[in-house]
Parts: sequence; structure tokens; C-alpha cells
Amino acid sequence: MAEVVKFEDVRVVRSGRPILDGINWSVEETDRWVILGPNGAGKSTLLSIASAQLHPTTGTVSVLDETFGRTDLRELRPRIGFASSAMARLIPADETVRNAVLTASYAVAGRWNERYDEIDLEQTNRVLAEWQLEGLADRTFGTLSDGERKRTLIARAVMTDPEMLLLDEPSASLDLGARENLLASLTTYAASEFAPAIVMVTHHVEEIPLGITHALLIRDGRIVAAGPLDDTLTAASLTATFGIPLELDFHNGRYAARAAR
Ligand SMILES: Nc1ncnc2c1ncn2[C@@H]1O[C@H](COP(=O)(O)OP(=O)(O)OP(=O)(O)O)[C@@H](O)[C@H]1O
Repeated sequence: MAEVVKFEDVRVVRSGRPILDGINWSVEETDRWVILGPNGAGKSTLLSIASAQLHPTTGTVSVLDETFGRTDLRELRPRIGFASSAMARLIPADETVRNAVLTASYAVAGRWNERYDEIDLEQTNRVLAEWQLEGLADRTFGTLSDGERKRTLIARAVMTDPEMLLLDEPSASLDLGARENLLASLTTYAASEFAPAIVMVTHHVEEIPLGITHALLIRDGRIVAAGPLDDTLTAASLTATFGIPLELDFHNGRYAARAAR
């Protein structure tokens, strides 16, 4: 099975302090990973490396068979779909949802004078339908609710049929209904035989959709536990990750956690 991400002894130092340390991690093409950890644990830094936006200070990284230091990361980036709040900030408020998705095929945010091929327009329609955005296609990005915005960002990220999909807190700040709808869409997407490897970051076990296969738990820049979801996500590993005693429930494939009483 092909590895799409491989980190070997990765360390990132900022302001003289390691914010990631001793990270050994690999993702295979059929894997769907969740990364869990408290604020400041290093999750976004890990995704910045996996999305080919950041080199580690030391260690070896390869993504989609390209080894950092031996490849031009700018050529690697278009092969990776990445939905994050940083991307949301790059999309002009007056851009339509349709164009926010369509412009992904030219790796730009904000439509200007590009000419798009018929095939891109068809793909946009397909993706808008897949992420239930058809009714919002002509609305401007700035008028969307948080849930609609998150959905648009994911649609944009999958528009180019990426070889790996990275999602940074895809359901953060959503209401219960919007969260459950989004998780259901992610489950459907992840179940497709054409779906790429997926890595999503979240703070909450309740936000882990059905279909996730692996978990990486991180605290203070170090891996607490990593591996197949069932073995890795336990009350003990969550307690060690978040630093307070936690109970974990599992029901119909979904998790819930709370402070131990
Ligand atoms: N350029 C920098 N200089 C100094 N410290 C930094 C820098 N970038 C990140 N950090 C620190 O590195 C740590 C990890 O940051 P990161 O954003 O990866 O955490 P995170 O797990 O994504 O957090 P959150 O859940 O709050 O988004 C934090 O303590 C952050 O303050």
C-alpha cells in the first residue's frame, strides 16, 4: 500500500522552543485520520507540513512520494486539497460560491480574467451538488453562515480531485444540525472508492465522522498515541492528551467524551 505521508523524526523549533518533536507518522492512501489535541498542541503546524507549506526544522518528510528538500513544494501543493480558516480569509467576500469552488482549478482565490474550460464548469456543478451547495451557488461567500462557508471550503478543496485531503477543524463553530449534516457528507465522501487519503484536525471526539480509520493524539508537540482508531482512542489516551481525567463513550460508531466523575 502506498504511503502518501511519511514523517521521520520531525522537529519544528520556533522562538528557541520545539513546537513539534520526535514526530514519526505515516498515512497510507486508504487511511482516514483524525488528529486530536488541545489548543497549542501542534496540530496546525503538523498540517502545514503535510500540506507542503512548511519545512520542518529537522527530520525527513515525504508527501505523495516527494521528499522535502529534493522537490519544489509549489508543484506539490496543487495535488493536495486543504480546507482551513486561513483559506477562508483568502476568498473575497463578494465572490460567489460557484466561483469560490471553480477558482480552485487555477489555484487562485478571487475570479479575475481567467478563462475556464467546460470540463471545469461541469466539475464545479458536480462538486456543488455533492456538497449540497447548488441552492447557494450564486450567493456571495461573505453572506454565508459558518456551516455553509465550511461546506464551500471543502467543496473547493475537493474540486481538483486531490491526492490527499486535509481538513483543519471542518465542523468547528457549527450548530448541532449543521455539524451532523457536514459529518454525514464527510462520511459519504470518505466511503467513496475514489476518495483520497483524508486527514482532519479537531478538538472534539464528537466531531469524528463515521469512516475515520486512524487517530493521532498530540500534546505539547509530541505524539501521545497514534494508530487504528479503535485501539488508539481510549479514555486513557484522551486523558493523557488533554491533561484531565476523561471518560469516553462509544455508540453506533460515534464518540462522546466528558470529565470523569
Ligand atoms: N512562529 C511561531 N513562533 C512561536 N511560537 C509559535 C509559532 N507558530 C506556532 N507557535 C506555537 O506553537 C504551538 C503549536 O501551534 P499550533 O498552531 O500548531 O497548535 P494547534 O494544536 O493547531 O492549536 P489550536 O488548537 O489552538 O489551533 C503553539 O504554542 C503556538 O503558540
